Amino acid sequence: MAGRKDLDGLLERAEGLARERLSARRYGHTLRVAQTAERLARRHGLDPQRARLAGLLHDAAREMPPERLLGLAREWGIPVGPFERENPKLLHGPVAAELARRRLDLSDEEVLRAIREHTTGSPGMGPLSLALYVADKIEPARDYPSVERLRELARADLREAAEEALRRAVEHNERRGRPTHPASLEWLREAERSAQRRVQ
Ligand SMILES: Nc1ncnc2c1ncn2[C@@H]1O[C@H](COP(=O)(O)OP(=O)(O)O)[C@@H](O)[C@H]1O
Repeated sequence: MAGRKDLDGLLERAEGLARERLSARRYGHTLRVAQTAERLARRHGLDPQRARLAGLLHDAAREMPPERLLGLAREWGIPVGPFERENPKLLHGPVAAELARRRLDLSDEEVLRAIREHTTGSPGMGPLSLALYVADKIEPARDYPSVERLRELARADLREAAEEALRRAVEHNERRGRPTHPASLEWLREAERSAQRRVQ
């Protein structure tokens, strides 16, 4: 893992990478997610700087056109399933992680994993991944009916907040007749199984 001094340098370079690749609007979102992830990390005993780093990088590939995402995924050996072929936008997390590994020499696997899985989530997510997933849903400019409830949950329990956000995302897709990524559905089943074990 990077030392503290390396981490300061990485944070600066990560911010630069996001700034050069994103519109002002999405760069603003990126800074708010980074700050929210940092705050959640502090609250829940995680490393705030690594959470900030994941936040700064999570959307670095969000404005690449679909063909570019597919092309880079192929070139970099990122798995592309039928769902990603149909919805290349969902590759922006995995491509951003690989971009950070290659352009910034980032080798912190937990940070890379958080970036990779921030859009769909995934079963077996660790605390840093949960913090980024939640931060992306509750950053201060997010405004939808259940966001206050998620903010409250996030203060108490990151996993609960992430699972609630996941249920909301799945319902949202269902209402619009859109399919949900298989990784999200697998995570939902995992969450339901552990909730059942808790009541038994
Ligand atoms: N779990 C999921 N399954 C299927 N599609 C999803 C999922 N999560 C997000 N999407 C879709 O992927 C696109 C990118 O999502 P995201 O990066 O979270 O949104 P934003 O545009 O706010 O940055 C959106 O069009 C969204 O509807």
